[in-house]
This record gives sequence, C-alpha cells and structure tokens, in this order.
Amino acid sequence: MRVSAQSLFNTSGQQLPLERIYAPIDYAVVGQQKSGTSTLWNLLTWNSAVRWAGFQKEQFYFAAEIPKTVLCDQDIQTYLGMASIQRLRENRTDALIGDWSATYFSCICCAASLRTLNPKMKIIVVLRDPADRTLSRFLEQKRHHRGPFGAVTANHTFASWVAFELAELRGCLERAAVLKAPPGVGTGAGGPEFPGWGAGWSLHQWMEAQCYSRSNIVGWSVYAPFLENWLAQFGPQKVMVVYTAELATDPASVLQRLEAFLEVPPAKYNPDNIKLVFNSRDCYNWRCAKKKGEISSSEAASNGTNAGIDPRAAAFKAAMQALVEFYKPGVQRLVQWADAGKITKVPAEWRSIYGV
Ligand SMILES: Nc1ncnc2c1ncn2[C@@H]1O[C@H](COP(=O)(O)OS(=O)(=O)O)[C@@H](OP(=O)(O)O)[C@H]1O
Repeated sequence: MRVSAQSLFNTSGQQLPLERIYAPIDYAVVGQQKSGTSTLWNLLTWNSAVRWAGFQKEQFYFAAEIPKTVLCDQDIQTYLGMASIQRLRENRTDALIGDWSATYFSCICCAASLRTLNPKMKIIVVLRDPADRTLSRFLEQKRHHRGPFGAVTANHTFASWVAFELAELRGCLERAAVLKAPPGVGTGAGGPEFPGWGAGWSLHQWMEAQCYSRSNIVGWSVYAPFLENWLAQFGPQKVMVVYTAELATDPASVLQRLEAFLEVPPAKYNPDNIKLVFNSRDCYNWRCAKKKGEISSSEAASNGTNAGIDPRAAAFKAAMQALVEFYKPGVQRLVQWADAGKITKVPAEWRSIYGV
C-alpha cells in the first residue's frame, strides 16, 4: 500500500507516529460465521473509538472460508498496512483497530498467529444456537449458487445434507480416535486448563478439531474445541463470548459489556438502530439492515429452492434432532466453562434445547 507524506499528518497538522499507524490490531471478532457478526460490526463501530482493519468488514487474511486457504504465516507487513487503513483515513491513531474475519474462529492456527501479532489483543466470539447456525449457513449456500458450498449442496435437501455431513464428520472423528493417547499420556490431569494447538493439544485433539474445521456447515457449529483453542492462547480474561440471542433481545447491554471489555468510552447509540439485523437471510450483505419484523422465516426464504426446510416435515424435524444430539456434548462443555465463570452464561434456551 502507498502512503503519501501528507497522509501521515492529522488535521491539526501534527505528525502521526509511524509506529502507531502501523501498530498491530488491538482486538478481533473472530466469528462464528452466521452468528450475527455483521450486526455487531455495524452496531459496535457506531462507537467512533472502535474501528476495523482494511476497507470492509472481513479481511479473510489468515483464513478464508475453506480450510485449505488457512494462511497463518501470511506476510505481516501487508497485514500491518491493513491495520493502518482506518487510522490514515480518519487521521488518528487513538481508536482501536480490529479484524472482523468470522472465518478465524474455526481456523486452528489463527489463534497462535494473532497472539504472536499482539499478546494483549482482546478476542470477541459471537455464538448462535448451533443447529440454527447450521440451518442458516445451509440456506445461504442453497441460495448462493456461486457460494463456496453452492455446488455441493445444490442437489441436497437440508435433511440429506445433514445426513451426509454428519457421516463424513463421524468418519473423520473415528479416524482421529485411533490417535487417542493412552491414559496418562498427553493432556489430561496436570495439563493446561485450556489446551490448544501448539499449546498442549495432543495429536488426537488436533485432528479432532481439524475434523470440525473442515466441515463448514455442520462442523463449524461445534464450538467447544475452537473456543478452547482461543482460550488456550489468550486466556479467559481476554476472550469475551457474546450470544446471538442476547444481541437479539438486549443489544444495548451487549454493547455496554463490549465497550467495558475493550476499555473504550461508551457511545450513545440510537435505540432504533441497535435493533436492526444485518446480513439476514433476506439480504446477504454485511451492510444490509432489516427490521426484525421484515425478515422472513427460513421456510419462506427457502422458497424456490429444493432445501426441504419445513418445520412440519418429519425429515426436517429428524435432521434438526440429529444435530441437537450431535452438538449436545460440545454445548455441555460450554455450560461447564460458563458455570465455572470462564465464559459468559450460556442462554437458558440452549440448556433446554440441548438438555444440558
Ligand atoms: N440481532 C440479531 N438477532 C437475531 N439474528 C441475527 C441478529 N443479527 C444477525 N442475525 C442473524 O445472523 C446471521 C448473519 O450472521 P453473520 O453476519 O455473522 O454472517 S456472516 O458470517 O458475516 O456471513 C443471519 O442469519 P440468517 O438470517 O438465519 O441467515 C442474521 O439474520
């Protein structure tokens, strides 16, 4: 990126220190994809002390949508240039700069890369009811034929896709289980509280996490291994979990909590604006805002596709139930961490839906 000498001066003619312009990012909202990250981006950045890296919401710099594009050893200098863009644009270096790539949460090496970039970085994770996230991502791909999973889902209904991806995942997990260390070897008693990639995970845990990270629609909703990995690198004090459900019911509290976490002065938000929903199934775009009442049901939004999204159909109900069973152990782990005060309390609905 080219920087003119002029752009290094702020409006009052004072020189901006180069080491601040090109300083690493201060925080990252790492995902999860399809959990309301676009809404949060639009809401939280109404606070002028909170800015983002690059020109748009997501950079996909260290990981894109498909795991094979994970690039944890990407060029640092270019990345620092991305961090400088909003600082230069606004002629200031006092705002926080964050990376909003929702693909990082499931990227196994990204936590280590970001910690190397800035060990003081604050990490924000947005989590949605796992089965709902899966449905959301599937529907998006059905409607976006040119999306990364548009072609492979084209001939599938939701039920047939869930059966297919669950079978793939279970096969992968079985192969990973062969690597399970015998008792007393690897992590376990005496190991770190939150092990992660390069930070205490055994080969078995690494491969298991890979199974989920290579399964974008179903596997990315298994949050526990990914969250454990971020907690391993940053520790519970620097990782804040927010749930989509709270963003829906009480966005003002979520924003206040995040401002306190990021240690920025609180902004005054327009009460109507913070109720908006961005990037919904009725308008796939990071900046597209809808009022809640304007968003159609998943069933209605799937009209014209062969997605088979019908809450009354036995096949659809069975697929949702299969997902609930599959996600239950992961949700259980989140509940344990929440009960131990390590992460934000899990929404009450999750406890009843997942029976934990
Ligand atoms: N406030 C609030 N309440 C309830 N639901 C919400 C909210 N904000 C976003 N959403 C839903 O989150 C989905 C979009 O998530 P993301 O913006 O993270 O998607 S993306 O990863 O950037 O593609 C998208 O889900 P679907 O509509 O099911 O596709 C949004 O409707």
